[in-house]
Amino acid sequence: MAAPGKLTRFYEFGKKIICIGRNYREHAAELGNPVPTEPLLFSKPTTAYIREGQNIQIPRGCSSLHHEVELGVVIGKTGKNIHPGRAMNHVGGYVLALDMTARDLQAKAKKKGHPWLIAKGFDTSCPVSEFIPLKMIPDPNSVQLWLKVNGATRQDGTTADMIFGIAELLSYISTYFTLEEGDLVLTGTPSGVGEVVEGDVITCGLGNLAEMSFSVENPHKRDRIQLSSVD
Ligand SMILES: CC(=O)CC(=O)C(=O)O
Ligand SMILES: [Mg+2]
Repeated sequence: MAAPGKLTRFYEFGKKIICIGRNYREHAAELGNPVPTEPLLFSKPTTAYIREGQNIQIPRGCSSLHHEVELGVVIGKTGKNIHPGRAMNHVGGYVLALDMTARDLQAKAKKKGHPWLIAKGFDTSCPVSEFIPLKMIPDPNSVQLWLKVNGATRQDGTTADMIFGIAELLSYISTYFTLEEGDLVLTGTPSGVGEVVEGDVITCGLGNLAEMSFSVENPHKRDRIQLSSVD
């Protein structure tokens, strides 16, 4: 059990981002992917972070940008080879996060057996909320995740449906990567992922504990206009 002081401590985050894929059965099924037998890991560069007030930018060459709402776990204590029974002691708090995904670029990469780095890690691909202290989420394995696009509900799930729980995930990750204070672990998305286009507004939340909104913009529209005027 964490010391009372620690429950209210605010952690700086903004270091490496480790993400979990296909951690919800219904989401794996909706994209026709197999259910993993061990956690599927990928990563985003720190340049992927944005906060409210900044826009999500559709990356160059992407014509199918998807939203994925996720619970983010902020690491509060550095650890390597963390035992699952002690893993929750390494949690400093939480954030609400979006794992924005260039789905068409991801599909192309998967077909070629290439990494997902561009599809998952482009600039602005990791919008995050303010830090949420531990005491606000006493049971992170049972919290509602919801997402609306222009006011219409797209995702409505619960972390209770995660295949691998938080302790198991942190333990698994830390056998390969030292988890450092300030790192962020995105724990996967429930079903209902879908496309957004320029001008859309994504609003998402963790029950009624946290809420955030981001607009989608296309910084490459000008490129397309210039290219077509050359044709
Ligand atoms: C298929 C995916 O893009 C995996 C992923 O990010 C997830 O949350 O699941
Ligand atoms: Mg995801």
